[in-house]
Amino acid sequence: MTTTTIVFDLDGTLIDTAPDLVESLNHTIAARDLAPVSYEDLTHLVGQGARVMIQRAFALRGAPITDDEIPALLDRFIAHYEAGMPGKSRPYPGLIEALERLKAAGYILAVCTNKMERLALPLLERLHLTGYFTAIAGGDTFAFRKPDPAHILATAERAGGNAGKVLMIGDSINDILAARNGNIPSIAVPFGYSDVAVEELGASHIIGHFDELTVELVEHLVG
Ligand SMILES: O=C(O)COP(=O)(O)O
Ligand SMILES: [Mg+2]
Repeated sequence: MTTTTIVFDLDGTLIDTAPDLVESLNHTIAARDLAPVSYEDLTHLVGQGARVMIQRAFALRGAPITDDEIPALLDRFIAHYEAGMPGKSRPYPGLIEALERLKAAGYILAVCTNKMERLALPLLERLHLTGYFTAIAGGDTFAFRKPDPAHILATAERAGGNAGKVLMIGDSINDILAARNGNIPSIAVPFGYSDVAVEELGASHIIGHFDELTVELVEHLVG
């Protein structure tokens, strides 16, 4: 029997990173005297990596920004975010127990995030999560990223898994749309940073807590 690969999104799914993202983003846009954004705003800004998050924050404030101004702001964000890591970011309740349970059951575990690889890797490392995952792919690891299903499938392949037996778990439209576009079963979590109600994402299943992520559920969804 082929081993199932369970692919997790990072921000808002594995780890509650919002407080640090908001802080580093506000540090970044303060360089241009933009008013700070709130946690509520973040759900509309996050999802496509730091570069897009900065661009969206400028758009939110109605402030113009040209492409050649972005690298310096991105560097400012990265430096601040990296220096503070892991900051206030913590795994969601029940995550470690769920990862232990799924690993013990023999599943391959992987991370597919639109966060830059150079930020995703040390964050997982500093929270002692790296060892659970056979592959960790960022938004800049391949030439494509979520909602392109190729991002999920290439991550599963890199983990040694079979593209035909994958389960995606995420918090936002990028994750669930990527799964749907690739005919991949998915689980949505409501505790992350979706700008629409989690019921509207069209996931195969919704869990409210990682305690619900059981071997039985995985088998039921992937078969
Ligand atoms: O950092 C982002 O913009 C998105 O990250 P995620 O794909 O792990 O949710
Ligand atoms: Mg997410």
